[in-house]
Amino acid sequence: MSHSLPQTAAPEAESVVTVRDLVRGFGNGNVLDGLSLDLQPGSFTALLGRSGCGKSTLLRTLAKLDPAPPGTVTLPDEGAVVFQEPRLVPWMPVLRNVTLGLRHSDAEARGLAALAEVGLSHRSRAWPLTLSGGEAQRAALARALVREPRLLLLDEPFAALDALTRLRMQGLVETLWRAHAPAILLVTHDVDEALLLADRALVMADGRIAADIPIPLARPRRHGNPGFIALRSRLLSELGIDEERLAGQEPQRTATDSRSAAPGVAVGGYALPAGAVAAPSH
Ligand SMILES: Nc1ncnc2c1ncn2[C@@H]1O[C@H](COP(=O)(O)OP(=O)(O)OP(=O)(O)O)[C@@H](O)[C@H]1O
Repeated sequence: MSHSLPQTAAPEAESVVTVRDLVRGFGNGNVLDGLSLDLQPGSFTALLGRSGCGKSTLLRTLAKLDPAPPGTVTLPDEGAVVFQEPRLVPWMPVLRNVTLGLRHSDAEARGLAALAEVGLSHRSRAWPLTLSGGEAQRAALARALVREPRLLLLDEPFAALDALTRLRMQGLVETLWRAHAPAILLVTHDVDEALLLADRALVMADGRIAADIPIPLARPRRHGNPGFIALRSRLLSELGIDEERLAGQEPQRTATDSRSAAPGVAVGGYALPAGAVAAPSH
């Protein structure tokens, strides 16, 4: 590839995840094309990029749901994933869903503790289909947490939630991250979500990490903070979004579907209006 943007470089010995020159394709060109990446223990990283650029493909590989060529990916044994939809087993009560596959003798106590952490103790015996969207995602988070993962992969976990629930869930994930310090990789279409939560933003393009942007903002973070605004401009520009055309336009969609109005990028839970996104240059 002619693209020679900096691939993330960090000392391998300290990394919880190491990816080197990963190539993945589906018969019609490569989706991942020599992608390299390091994630440090306890780090919080957001992964952004246009729709179809390969974010979920990368995540599935890191979740060991898709195979990787030998020697390209090093992962911890203890990993967990939360997807956009909660993927709970409908015929098992919530607690059973959370402890499913746990081999600890005190699995039930661990499951109850995880449910307490996500504020769902009172629903431990409920059937998944009786949960609200936010409750179901909290159960999915508890199921991930109970495994005490060193790596937590979040694939747009808030995308299907309403705006208020999304805000609460963002706060909950930040709290859980502080308490347990897993390395988190959060796939998101939402630039503001990345800036509110992560300490580093990776932008994918051409099958690689095209930009690696530190987010050194103090917490709790605020949208109006000058540092936030500057980083937002930088991220939008890396994503090929025309901020001036964006300014002053009304949001097109609610947070329940931030993907429909634009090719895969949103701000503050809203998809971008048509015309705000430059034509792809690659
Ligand atoms: N199992 C598969 N078989 C064939 N093509 C696939 C498969 N999985 C992914 N792709 C293709 O690979 C490309 C990248 O898909 P992927 O889901 O990783 O993108 P994404 O960046 O996560 O997209 P989005 O932001 O819309 O979720 C797409 O063109 C998709 O159609």
